[in-house]
Amino acid sequence: MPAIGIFGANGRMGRALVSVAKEQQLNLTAATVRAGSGLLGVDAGELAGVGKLALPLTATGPDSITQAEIWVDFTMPEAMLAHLELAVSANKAMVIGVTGLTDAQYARVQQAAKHIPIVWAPNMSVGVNLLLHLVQTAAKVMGPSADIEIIEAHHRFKKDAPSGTAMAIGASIAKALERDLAKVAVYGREGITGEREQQTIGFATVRGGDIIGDHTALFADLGERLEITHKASSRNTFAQGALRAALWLQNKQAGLYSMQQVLGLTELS
Ligand SMILES: NC(=O)C1=CN([C@@H]2O[C@H](COP(=O)(O)OP(=O)(O)OC[C@H]3O[C@@H](n4cnc5c(N)ncnc54)[C@H](OP(=O)(O)O)[C@@H]3O)[C@@H](O)[C@H]2O)C=CC1
Ligand SMILES: O=C(O)C1=N[C@H](C(=O)O)C[C@H](O)C1
Repeated sequence: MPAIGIFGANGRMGRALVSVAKEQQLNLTAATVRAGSGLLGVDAGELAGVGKLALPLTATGPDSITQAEIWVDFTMPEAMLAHLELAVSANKAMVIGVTGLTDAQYARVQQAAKHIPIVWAPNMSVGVNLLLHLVQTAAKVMGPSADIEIIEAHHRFKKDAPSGTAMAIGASIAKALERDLAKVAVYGREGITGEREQQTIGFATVRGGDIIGDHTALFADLGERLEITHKASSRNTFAQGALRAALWLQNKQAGLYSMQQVLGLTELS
């Protein structure tokens, strides 16, 4: 079983990853926090609320990177890019779930994937990855005349908007309809907006409380509407997907892989 490491083990997703890794009896050999953190030396299992794992949190850096073969990263864009540099220098594989990347930051992930195997996906759940296919069918059938809106809701702590998943849903729909998302996306509305332009794809963002992650693709026509919704009820769902990706990456060649590939869903469209 490959040795798995977790960057940002104190984050919401970091703790879910430790918890699921324990539940699945995976070979978790490293869990890191930023250098200088007050949590250094604390047991990763105790921090995650799943009991002692005899795995003290270490500082992210050139020493800790050697402690695992495949690293899972749900931190923030800048931190993730620093982790990526460490992984490339030490020739380690990475599973990346970080969202809110700029085009330039995503290009750096693509560049790193020339040297190491990487899975990057804005959503690691089975349901959302299936939804990315379902919306393409809906778009092909209803899209030419329906108005398309993507609505997402997340917890109050989320830092990026729209969610990475909402952007992926928009990209899937735009691809099915041969529209350029950069040209047709509308992010929120205010004031005298005028009537809706038919070709546009709208995005609406809700932030509140402890909502883990809800996404709806709405196809609204005159007389009927179709809504395709996914609701995550536990972060463990994302963690299970990420750890499945980590196991899948073992012995893979350098390259940028998707969750669709990990889940074997590429044949669906
Ligand atoms: N692909 C998917 O399926 C999913 C993706 N996500 C994405 O994962 C990311 C993390 O989400 P979440 O766990 O809720 O976030 P949290 O804020 O709970 O955790 C973020 C982690 O990143 C660390 N971090 C942040 N900035 C830095 C930095 N500059 N240097 C070092 N470490 C840093 C934090 O450490 P510290 O506490 O020390 O600041 C913390 O461990 C987001 O981009 C989110 O959208 C979330 C869920 C599912
Ligand atoms: O920040 C989160 O929490 C989540 N982020 C991801 C996103 O931006 O799509 C995935 C999930 O919905 C939870």
